[in-house]
Amino acid sequence: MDWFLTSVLATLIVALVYWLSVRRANYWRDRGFPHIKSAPIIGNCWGLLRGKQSFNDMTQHIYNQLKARRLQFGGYMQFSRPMLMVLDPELINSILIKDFAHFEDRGFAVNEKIEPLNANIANLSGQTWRVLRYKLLPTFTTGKLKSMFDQIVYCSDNICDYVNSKSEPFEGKLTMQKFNLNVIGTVAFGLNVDACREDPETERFLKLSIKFFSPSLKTILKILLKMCFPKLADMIRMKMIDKEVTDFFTDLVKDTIAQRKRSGQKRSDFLQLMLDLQEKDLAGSGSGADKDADKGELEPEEKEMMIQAGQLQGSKVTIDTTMTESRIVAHSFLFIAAGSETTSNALNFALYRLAVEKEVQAELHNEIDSILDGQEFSYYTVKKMTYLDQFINEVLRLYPPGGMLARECTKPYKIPGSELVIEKGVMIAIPILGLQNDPEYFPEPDKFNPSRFSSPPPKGIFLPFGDGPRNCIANRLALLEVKIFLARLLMKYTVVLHEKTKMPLKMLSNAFFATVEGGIWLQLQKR
Ligand code: HEM
Repeated sequence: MDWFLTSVLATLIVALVYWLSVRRANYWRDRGFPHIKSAPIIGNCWGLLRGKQSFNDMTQHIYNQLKARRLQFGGYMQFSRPMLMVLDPELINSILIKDFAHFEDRGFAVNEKIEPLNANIANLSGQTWRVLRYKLLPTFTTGKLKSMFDQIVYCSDNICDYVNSKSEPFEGKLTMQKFNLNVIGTVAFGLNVDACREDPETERFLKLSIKFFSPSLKTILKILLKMCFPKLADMIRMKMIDKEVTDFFTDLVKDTIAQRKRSGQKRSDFLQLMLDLQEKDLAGSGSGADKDADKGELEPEEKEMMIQAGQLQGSKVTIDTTMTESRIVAHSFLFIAAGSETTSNALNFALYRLAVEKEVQAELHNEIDSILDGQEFSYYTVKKMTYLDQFINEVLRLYPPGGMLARECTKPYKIPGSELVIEKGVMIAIPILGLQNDPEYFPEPDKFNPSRFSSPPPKGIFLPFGDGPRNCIANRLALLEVKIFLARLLMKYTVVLHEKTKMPLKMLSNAFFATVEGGIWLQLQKR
């Protein structure tokens, strides 16, 4: 083929790709949806690609544009993937809860053959996810949480003593990552971890457990590529998790399983639950949330969990959902990685707010002192600390670890009260950060005011843990962990900000989760 023919062909291919992307960019206009104009190929991701906007900035920017037009929902493009941002709390509720059957998936296709470690509960879809979620719910019943209480207290005291024993200031995020690794390692896997130990093996464990979510534009682009062009990602056999992390966690979990099997030791933790499921699956007897739930009076949150479990039951299972060893490794990795980033982020910002909101800290000291006056520190006394609950909610309102919830439309959905139909495959974006900072729902949103949570907010506007059957499976454990840590800390100490913290706080633009440039530096003072 001569050069002339080659150039004509190349020009035609480029023109065809461009024409297809222009057509794609008009996706929302062609279907009559309100939308934000987007560019061919890159959609509305230009700021993100240039490293000028973080993922949260991008969604906030879209929220502000749609809100200014008083829209209940509006379309935009994440590269060539149509996204529908929903702003109306009632429609949000329908999508997350009432009409969940149309929006079960998170739109993050995983290929178990290419990357087994990524085939975890957060990324799985359809029936595989439903069966698994139902099987794993028993990990978080009240009985299980109570059995974890003393271990979380131990880890909290341990980290406070560690920080106090050093005379230098400490960086909040890393310290809270260490704390979280101790908690999850202990309560979920029965590992004897002490992430504060300064030996190379422990430092490697900590480094690898936080590596997946460490700030990098490369990680964000990989996530977007996987969401927007899943087939291309599979074709190039793109892996989300790097080899060192994969090998480390695979060996760690497999060794722990082998040790348990050798010793015949049974524990009441997440790993044991999965091993029991594996045993039942292999024996062909299955399992379910109802059979394994603790008996006795259910707490309100637990009741909701069981209702959700009911929603997950039903259809005949036609696929292989056996709890294989490789799946146990995948779910274990997720618990360590996802739990670490989210909880440590929440705690880091909680410490920061304690340090800058002196009156709030004093009120918390008072509440904790008066409840514990002559009383034992227990699951029940912690439950009575209602101002502490409000404080945590206010932290999660301003700094939700995830700024947006994602759902994929799995069955066409006619939007109630309109003629518009959301097509299968469209991604739904629920803007947690936008809603939680909206003055219509939270007057003076920049003001730190825990009392605004003295009564529960209406549904659909406060969503730090998501909502509905696909919400954060560990939300009760996470809240318990955060609450115990803060209560144990405040019983003995006052938190103060160190001058090393660069004020005003500036967020990194290349991080998936809100990450402060230079970190938050703090000190503890004995009360
Ligand atoms: C303050 C701490 C935490 C926050 C704010 C948080 C937040 C979230 C959010 C927003 C989601 C998505 C929910 C949705 O799409 O509706 C999620 C899902 C999830 N979280 Fe958390 N999380 C926290 C701690 C944890 C911990 C400690 C673990 C594990 C030990 C965990 C495990 C998971 C899992 C497995 C999912 C996926 C559930 C599914 O798809 O069925 N999270 N979390």
